[in-house]
Amino acid sequence: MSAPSLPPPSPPPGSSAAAPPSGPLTRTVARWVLGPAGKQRVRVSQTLLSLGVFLLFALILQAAVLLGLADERAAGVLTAFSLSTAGGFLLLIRSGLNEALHPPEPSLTLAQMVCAIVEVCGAYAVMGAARGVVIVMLMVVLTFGMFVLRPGQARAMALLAALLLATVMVLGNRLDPERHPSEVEIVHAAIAALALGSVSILTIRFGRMRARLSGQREELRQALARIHEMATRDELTGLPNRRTLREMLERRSVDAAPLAVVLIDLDHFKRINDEHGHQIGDRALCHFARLAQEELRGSTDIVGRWGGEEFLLLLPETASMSARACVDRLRQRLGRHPLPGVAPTLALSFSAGVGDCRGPDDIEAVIERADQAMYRAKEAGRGRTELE
Ligand SMILES: Nc1nc2c(ncn2[C@@H]2O[C@H](COP(=O)(O)OP(=O)(O)OP(=O)(O)O)[C@@H](O)[C@H]2O)c(=O)[nH]1
Repeated sequence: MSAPSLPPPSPPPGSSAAAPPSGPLTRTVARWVLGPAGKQRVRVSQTLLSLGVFLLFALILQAAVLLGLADERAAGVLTAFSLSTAGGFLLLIRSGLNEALHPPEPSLTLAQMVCAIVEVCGAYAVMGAARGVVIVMLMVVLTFGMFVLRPGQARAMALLAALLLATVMVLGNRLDPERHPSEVEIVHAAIAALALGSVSILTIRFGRMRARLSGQREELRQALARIHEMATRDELTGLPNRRTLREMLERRSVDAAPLAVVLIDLDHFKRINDEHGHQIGDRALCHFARLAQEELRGSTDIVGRWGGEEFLLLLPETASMSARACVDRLRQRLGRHPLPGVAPTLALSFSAGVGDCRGPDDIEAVIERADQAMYRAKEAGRGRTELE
């Protein structure tokens, strides 16, 4: 039998991916629009936000057309590309295809940013005299990456934006120098370099901070798991400790009737310690713990260390007589497997008392009855099992 699994520690505070929205109606709407709570919901809401931004950007582009600043056809093509890519990403993520296709980055942030950078640089080409303000949009796009990108990826996105914008500026200047005079492009390039540089430095710093925080969260998770292990298991044998056994007994006493509670005490253990030393005594305890785990039914039965050289067995749906048969099988197994590596061979034996738990109100009493039965087994010569 393997050691029973203990309840896992709760996650550290603030580790949930997204806080649930308050109010039943808000929760229903959020579930319908954003999907079930978790990482995927955060991705959907981010993509929805970016769709909203590009929808407004499309409106501004159309306003520029109406004001005679932008070419109608080019602005139309750009708007169609911008909204179809943003909508496409939203569909991909909301439908869960982003996870089903197992891409290296399920939030698809890099892909979304590349599309957005292409769109914004395209807008710079078509926005005529108002194109300078488009540089602000590039900063918005890079800001989206703050929450997800690693420093190297943030650097790459800033570089891509700078190169693409520079290409559009040079091409505009070469192909249409009247609308794209060199002086204006140089000023725009300087402002773009300043803006993109500052945002990318902030994004990189933010990325490092996120990496540090996630490292600390992992350390905290591991520390909590260690604390949980120390609080619930016996350090020497790895079995559930007395506190955990009591909790398990309380839980199982509700619906596992008949529930047998067996108290086991290794015989003459002081003599083992005195004759062979404490180290061998410790090994004997671990040896017994392993044999007991192997003997019992893995899915339901529980063995734990009650303290010192005492062990407690919880045998759900087991009447006293069957419990005695189970304990006798364990005794035979112990007889067949003396503690190895000790000369002369060290044979272990134990005395056991079986109690029959009659429900949640009987917990203290059944332990007491099993204890008394175990003492009767000691008095009757040890190496035997007594029923309550
Ligand atoms: N090595 C080791 N010894 C332990 C541990 N816990 C308790 N003991 C020893 O177990 C011995 C129990 O001795 P007693 O209570 O006198 O009982 P006993 O010698 O087993 O005799 P009976 O129970 O009457 O058969 C003591 O010497 C304890 O020091 C432990 O974790 N490791």
